[in-house]
Amino acid sequence: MTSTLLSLANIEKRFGELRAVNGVSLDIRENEFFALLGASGSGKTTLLRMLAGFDMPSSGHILLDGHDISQVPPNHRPVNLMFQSYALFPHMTVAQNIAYGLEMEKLPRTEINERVDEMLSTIQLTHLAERKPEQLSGGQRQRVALGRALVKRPRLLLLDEPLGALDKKLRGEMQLELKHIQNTFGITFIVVTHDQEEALVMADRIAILKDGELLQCGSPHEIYEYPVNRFAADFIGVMNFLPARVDSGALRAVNGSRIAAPLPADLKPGDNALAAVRPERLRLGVADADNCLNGRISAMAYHGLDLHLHLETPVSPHPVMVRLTADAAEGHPFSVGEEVSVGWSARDTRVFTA
Ligand SMILES: Nc1ncnc2c1ncn2[C@@H]1O[C@H](COP(=O)(O)OP(=O)(O)OP(=O)(O)O)[C@@H](O)[C@H]1O
Repeated sequence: MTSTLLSLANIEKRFGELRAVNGVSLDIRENEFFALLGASGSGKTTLLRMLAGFDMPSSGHILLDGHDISQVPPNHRPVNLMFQSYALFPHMTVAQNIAYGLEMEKLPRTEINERVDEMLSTIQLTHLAERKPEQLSGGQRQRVALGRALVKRPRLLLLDEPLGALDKKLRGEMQLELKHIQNTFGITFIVVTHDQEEALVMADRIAILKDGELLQCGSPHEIYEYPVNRFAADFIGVMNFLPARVDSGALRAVNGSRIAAPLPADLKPGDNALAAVRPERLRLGVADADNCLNGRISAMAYHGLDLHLHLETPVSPHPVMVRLTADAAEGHPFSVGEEVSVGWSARDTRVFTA
């Protein structure tokens, strides 16, 4: 069991009337890759700035190894912040950029050289050590910024949208690389991102922020499989929502068909609800009476080998998304306009208040 490195206890940050961060409590573990995820304005950067020490909380406490660091200035925290813009020194080489922080600490030259060489090798830039930042690609610059932050061996590295400046393909590669580097160094990473896919790929745990409040915190699997409410379900991945009404022990869709699902205790017969099912949980041609819908294909597209179908159905005002693997779609020559039946299990159904 890994121990807690950082505890946020009821952190609040007010800017005048606005509560940019509102009563956030979180424990972040040693060696964890932690993502703060939320839409623009949800308070992610404000929270990160307080962890770095650039802003002080209006109330609440930040504990590192059990010691309150809420009022400790940035340069006295064992914490490093990597900005989205990287802010590399343009007149310095890659090696000089990486060495800079160690020189500020006035470490012996031999130790600086050793640590810089080791870092260049880890970030695979040894061959470009004498280049200037302007002679590097976006991905290489990003690695220099990471090397410069890691070479100081902080307990905690904070990264603000670290892959924000990269194109989609490079982002995908760098997500895995960042995770690999974090693993190699065993340093706790806290990454701010508004990209849910990125958070799901990289993080050990994710905290979803909404309007300054912590909505849910959990592993990517927990967050994807058991979203706490409709907002979280909609924010992460794609979710089909079917309007329904609570009947004794089950739900009825708007056309009267039965939806079997584990019901939250606070829903009573007669209440309006939403049944939610992920597109990859829908299966073709299930003729069970419960958890079944018929629809007309309004659009279809291949994503790699997966086939995505949009179905117009009587049970939802929005198209129902179905994601079929190549195996599941094999032998079905689908076409737009065709009628299909899909079903799903009660176990894969989440129910939220409407
Ligand atoms: N210095 C400030 N003064 C006043 N309001 C601020 C200040 N900094 C942030 N805010 C406000 O606090 C809220 C949260 O901002 P924050 O930058 O933390 O959001 P974010 O989730 O990081 O968004 P983004 O993804 O767009 O960077 C926003 O409404 C923002 O306008």
